[in-house]
Amino acid sequence: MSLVGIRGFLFDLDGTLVDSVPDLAVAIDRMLADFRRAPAGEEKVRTWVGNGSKNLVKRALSGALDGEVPTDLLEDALARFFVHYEATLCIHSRLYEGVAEGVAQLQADGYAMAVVTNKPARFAKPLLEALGIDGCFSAIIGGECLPQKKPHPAPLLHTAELIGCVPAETLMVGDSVNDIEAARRANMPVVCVPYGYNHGKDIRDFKPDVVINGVHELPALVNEAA
Ligand SMILES: O=C(O)COP(=O)(O)O
Ligand SMILES: [Mg+2]
Repeated sequence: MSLVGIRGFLFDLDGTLVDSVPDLAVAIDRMLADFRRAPAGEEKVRTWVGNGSKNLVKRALSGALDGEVPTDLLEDALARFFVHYEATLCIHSRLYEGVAEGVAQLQADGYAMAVVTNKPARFAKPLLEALGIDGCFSAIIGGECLPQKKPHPAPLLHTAELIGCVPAETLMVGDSVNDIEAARRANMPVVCVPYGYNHGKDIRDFKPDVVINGVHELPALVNEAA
């Protein structure tokens, strides 16, 4: 899809703006310890992030990307994960290189910007605040804010409307196949970073419109296209 006429940006959070896995992995391992399970470790957690907290906890308990877990256990474990993640939220988490400059430049250039993440908003907002970039976004929409999560297009369509843009002038910026699928279904162009969390797979294989090295490349990308 075309990058001509872009007026607004929707950013994914985990794996695109913030390397949050080190803190997520500590919280997951503490939750597993509560249930006398062996720790999962950062490497596995990195391949499980992306479809919201409930799926992350389900994957950690089952040890598999598509594993199933009894509902009662899942609900108890999710509650424990939330307690632990609140405590570890921003100890090791960092903005990726180029994010601070990139979003500041886009803001200075007058673009509308919002975050659309599958992470619960109660974690997304304080995390972006702690990392000093929350003020760049006029909305931060979390995984529980709408009945559907990415890869469903609804959160993208809802958020684009919030920032006053129609789909064709809204650019989704993400790191995973969920972001690409959601953008395609919403009729939005999509740009991906290659360094994030895509369940261990190369994002180039999922054919986003463009792959950039970092968020700092976005201002030139859209200004050249305009
Ligand atoms: O919490 C998650 O599942 C990851 O969220 P994301 O949509 O920001 O990658
Ligand atoms: Mg992501």
